[in-house]
Amino acid sequence: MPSIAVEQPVGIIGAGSFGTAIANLLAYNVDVLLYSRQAPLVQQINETHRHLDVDLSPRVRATNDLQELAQSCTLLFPVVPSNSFRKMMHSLGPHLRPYHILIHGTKGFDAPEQLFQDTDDGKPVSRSDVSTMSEVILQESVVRRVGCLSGPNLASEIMEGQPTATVIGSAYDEVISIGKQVLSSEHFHVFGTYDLLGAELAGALKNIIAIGSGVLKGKGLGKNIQAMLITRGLTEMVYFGNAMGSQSSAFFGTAGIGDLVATATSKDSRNFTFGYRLGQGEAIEDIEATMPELAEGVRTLQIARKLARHYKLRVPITDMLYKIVFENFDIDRAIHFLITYPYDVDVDFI
Ligand SMILES: NC(=O)C1=CN([C@@H]2O[C@H](COP(=O)(O)OP(=O)(O)OC[C@H]3O[C@@H](n4cnc5c(N)ncnc54)[C@H](OP(=O)(O)O)[C@@H]3O)[C@@H](O)[C@H]2O)C=CC1
Ligand SMILES: O=C(CO)COP(=O)(O)O
Repeated sequence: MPSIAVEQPVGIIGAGSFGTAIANLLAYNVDVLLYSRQAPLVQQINETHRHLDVDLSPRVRATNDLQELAQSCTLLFPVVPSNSFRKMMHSLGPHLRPYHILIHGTKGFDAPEQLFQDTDDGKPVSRSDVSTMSEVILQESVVRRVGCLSGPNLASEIMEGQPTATVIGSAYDEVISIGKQVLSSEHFHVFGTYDLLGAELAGALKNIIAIGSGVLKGKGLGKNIQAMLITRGLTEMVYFGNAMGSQSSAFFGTAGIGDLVATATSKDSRNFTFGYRLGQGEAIEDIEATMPELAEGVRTLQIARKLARHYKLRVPITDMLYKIVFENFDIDRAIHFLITYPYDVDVDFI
């Protein structure tokens, strides 16, 4: 067992929906230090022990001081959106030492801003342009013991105290065991896997398919076609994973099919909701302007589309969703394209 004293608090960076849900889960076992960059929010949390309409455990204390966080905690859970992750690591990195352990909960990729401005025909992207969050941690700090948290973990359900499970991906036994030690409870089962990359890819890529599933629901379509989208979407996730170096098995576990089912069928998912509103005919600008929280899958879709070109992958669902979201492609034409797509092998991977 690694040497983390249970009397030491565990840190969380990002007091958003998921960071707050994780804070209450951790508080079953340990004291928690929750970092927010907003000083008034820190004060409010410490005074009221309420945030996002949820009662926080008395074991959760908030701080606005990254140095205090890094000095007080060996184990840290960064839970900020992927578009802020590298910036957050720039601020946190100088405070970190090799003894720190970071397990992130972010489901997305990091890529240079230029990639998001380029048109689809712009500069091609290669794997070295795209980083997972654990790769960002390794690039931006001296920390080596990294991991990720991935699974069907809709924050709203966790905050209601509903049970679920997650998987910690890491190359290090001690990261998996310490993560289990602090997170496991009668509400939360924690699996472990050495396939960190697979768990990260599954967590990010399922958001694309959740958008697609929402589109179908928004169009008023039923379970048959939703099931087929999830099935073929999972196949595309495996193609991406295999091309990028993870095993197929990652996509059939908690981080893969587990999270895919939750996110692609729940109105509590922001990605599903984004797709649902598209399917209902709303313009993307209107959806983005009125959705306070980010749908990670929109950004992941841009990156995945370029990676698919790089790896020459056959991923028609990803292609069609890209065209719907970024090129105003007609949804009915996209569905027709996919149903008549000339490829009939059911399962072509192992
Ligand atoms: N919500 C969910 O159900 C789940 C979410 N996730 C993943 O967790 C990640 C975060 O999602 P979620 O919590 O829902 O998002 P939210 O939008 O609810 O919250 C994001 C939080 O990150 C903070 N933040 C942003 N940039 C920085 C920074 N540079 N330094 C410190 N804090 C920062 C924001 O702070 P500020 O308020 O100051 O902007 C905000 O509190 C996403 O990748 C998501 O996919 C994973 C599983 C479940
Ligand atoms: O990843 C999630 C649940 O596991 C959360 O999904 P959304 O970001 O779509 O809300």
